[in-house]
Amino acid sequence: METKMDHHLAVPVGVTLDRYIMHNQNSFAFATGELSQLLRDIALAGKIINREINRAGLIDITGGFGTNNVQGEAQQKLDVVANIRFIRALINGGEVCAIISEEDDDIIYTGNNNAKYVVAMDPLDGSSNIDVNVSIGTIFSIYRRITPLGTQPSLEDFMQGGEEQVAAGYILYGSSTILVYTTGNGVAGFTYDSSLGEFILSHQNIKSPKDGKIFSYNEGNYNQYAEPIKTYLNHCRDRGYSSRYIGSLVADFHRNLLKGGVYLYPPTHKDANGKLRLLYECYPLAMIAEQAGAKASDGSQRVLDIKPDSLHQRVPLYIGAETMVKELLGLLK
Ligand SMILES: O=P(O)(O)OC[C@H]1O[C@](O)(COP(=O)(O)O)[C@@H](O)[C@@H]1O
Ligand SMILES: [Mg+2]
Ligand SMILES: [Mg+2]
Repeated sequence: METKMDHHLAVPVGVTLDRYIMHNQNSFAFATGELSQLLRDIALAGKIINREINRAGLIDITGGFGTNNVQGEAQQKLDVVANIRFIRALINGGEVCAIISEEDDDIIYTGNNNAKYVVAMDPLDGSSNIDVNVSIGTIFSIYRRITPLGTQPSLEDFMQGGEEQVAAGYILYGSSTILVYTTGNGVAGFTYDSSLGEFILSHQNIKSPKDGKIFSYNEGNYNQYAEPIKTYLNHCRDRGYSSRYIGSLVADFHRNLLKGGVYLYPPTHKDANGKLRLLYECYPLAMIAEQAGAKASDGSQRVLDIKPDSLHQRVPLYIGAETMVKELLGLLK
């Protein structure tokens, strides 16, 4: 009997994202196409942002915007441009009734009150790398709303918890641009071919190696870490593992997902709960990690089990190859 995964794997590499979405929509008996359309809208916004990033230095969208976001971080011009582009694409697409973004304090109501979905997003991840040509990304998380269709969506639509995500993904703007996502049936990656203007299936059914030899963290914070974290990092060093840290979560996560590695952002003196945001950084990457056979924890529980309590809450993040995360958690116990 053909399983949903078999159905996925029936799509040959080289197929466009559009065709892949259509093919997989058919594996959902009650699919009505809205989620498919929403994924297309996100891909479109990704193409636009990719273009802006590639020519940022030519069209004066480098440097600071002169404002701070709700996290108290200085917003880069590209943070703001990416935010506007994504919001516009989601509003025009018509499938989303509300959005939360790293760059906006409160819920953004799209006016599409008959739309079924809400989106949490980090329009540009890796802001410290924006103007220096280092890989950056976009992260997104999608929920089916729980408030009635036709009404104003509300906070509860975003407080459903990581297990309720219907889809999650990221776009990595690196040496090539790749969109990676899951709808709960495995993880696939699509490389952008700008000459065709298409995302093309390049990574089918991504599986993380069970173990790895790469560890990623900000060395500058080492002295602030709890002893068990230091012990784990010393183990990695003693074993001669490779220390790799780009400083863009999406880029560090993607490398470790494909090659086998662990990314850590533990609590620090400055950020007692770590730096990364639960709703639009940790939940979506945790869903992808688990779908690819890797693990994601805040040190005491699965990231996907964490009960959300605010839009921009931060949590510690330990994510990557199963064996490495398990060893780390063993030390933290
Ligand atoms: O500079 P630090 O403290 O190492 O933090 C880097 C981390 O912060 C982030 O830049 C936070 O994300 P944003 O850039 O979207 O704010 C991650 O991408 C990255 O892993
Ligand atoms: Mg980020
Ligand atoms: Mg960001």
